[in-house]
Amino acid sequence: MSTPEFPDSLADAFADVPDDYRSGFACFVGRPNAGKSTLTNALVGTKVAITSNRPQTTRHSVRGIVHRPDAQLVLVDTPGLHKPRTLLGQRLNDVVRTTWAEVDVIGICLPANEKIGPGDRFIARELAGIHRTPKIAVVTKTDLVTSEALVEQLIAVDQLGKEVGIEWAQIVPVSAVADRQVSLLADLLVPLLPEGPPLYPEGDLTDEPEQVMIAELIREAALEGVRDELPHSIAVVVEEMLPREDRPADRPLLDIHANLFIERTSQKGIVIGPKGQRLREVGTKARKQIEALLGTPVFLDLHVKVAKDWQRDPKQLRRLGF
Ligand SMILES: Nc1nc2c(ncn2[C@@H]2O[C@H](COP(=O)(O)OP(=O)(O)OP(=O)(O)O)[C@@H](O)[C@H]2O)c(=O)[nH]1
Repeated sequence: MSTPEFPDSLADAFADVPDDYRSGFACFVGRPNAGKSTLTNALVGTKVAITSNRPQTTRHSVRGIVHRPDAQLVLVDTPGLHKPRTLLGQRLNDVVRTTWAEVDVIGICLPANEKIGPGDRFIARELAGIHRTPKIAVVTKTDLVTSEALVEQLIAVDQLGKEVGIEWAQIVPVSAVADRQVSLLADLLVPLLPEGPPLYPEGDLTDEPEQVMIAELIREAALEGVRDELPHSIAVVVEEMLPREDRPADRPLLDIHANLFIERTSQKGIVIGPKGQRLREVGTKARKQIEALLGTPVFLDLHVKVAKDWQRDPKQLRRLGF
């Protein structure tokens, strides 16, 4: 019988940890499109959260893990908090609040290129109610504004804190896209974490189950083709992942069967495209990303199904993993 490997490798991984090592959880909040996912990716250095220029594309609490010699920072990427109009909207908001109560530090993302608005105030007020957790204001997308405009925004952020009763632990301007001050942000987050050993083995970038990440990659690719027609009507479920039988050991192939759900039959044509061309492109794009994620060749079998009005139906939501 073989002994389990996990405890050994874990002990190895933790052997060199200094006494003042810190570890803990941080999450970024902010209105849809504020740049939370992009920032998470930039900090972790690998694509784990899903970004798109449509609001509300982050459904799952994807964690990215930043490994440093002095600390381990686990990032929880939450969906945007917004006015719930559907059952899905309500569940998303619940996920956000639960996350806030559990983390060691919260970063509120405020885009440099947009005036602070009612959406930001709403989130800041909600945040002010979470007393014990330190809060950092992150001014995102600084590459899009002049330095004068940035200074004005920093002042506005300071005032926002005073207005809602939050004392910002820091106000940090960053650009995830231009890689400006991203590592400084990590440097400022780390001292706010409690002292303690690493929470995850070195090398782990996320503990999100593979199937969920794969489903998100497919959904992202699918959204890209049909951005304006179907912003929020797509859900993806990976039904099965199996290594193809009868393959030589040096040429493995992983079969992935996934269903792409839409809300109405009329949306089918949009997703599939003329002669199935769009769906093929979605499949190719998603397959490449999945192969990069898993490091193995993949055969992606993608089917489009109608789950009528899934956003409003509790049973369907459960089936689709919400
Ligand atoms: N120029 C520039 N664009 C950025 C930056 N960060 C994010 N963006 C863009 O802003 C858009 C939204 O970014 P996301 O990271 O998906 O935003 P989010 O806050 O996670 O959005 P939701 O998932 O909707 O809550 C995308 O088109 C990004 O490419 C940045 O530093 N500079």
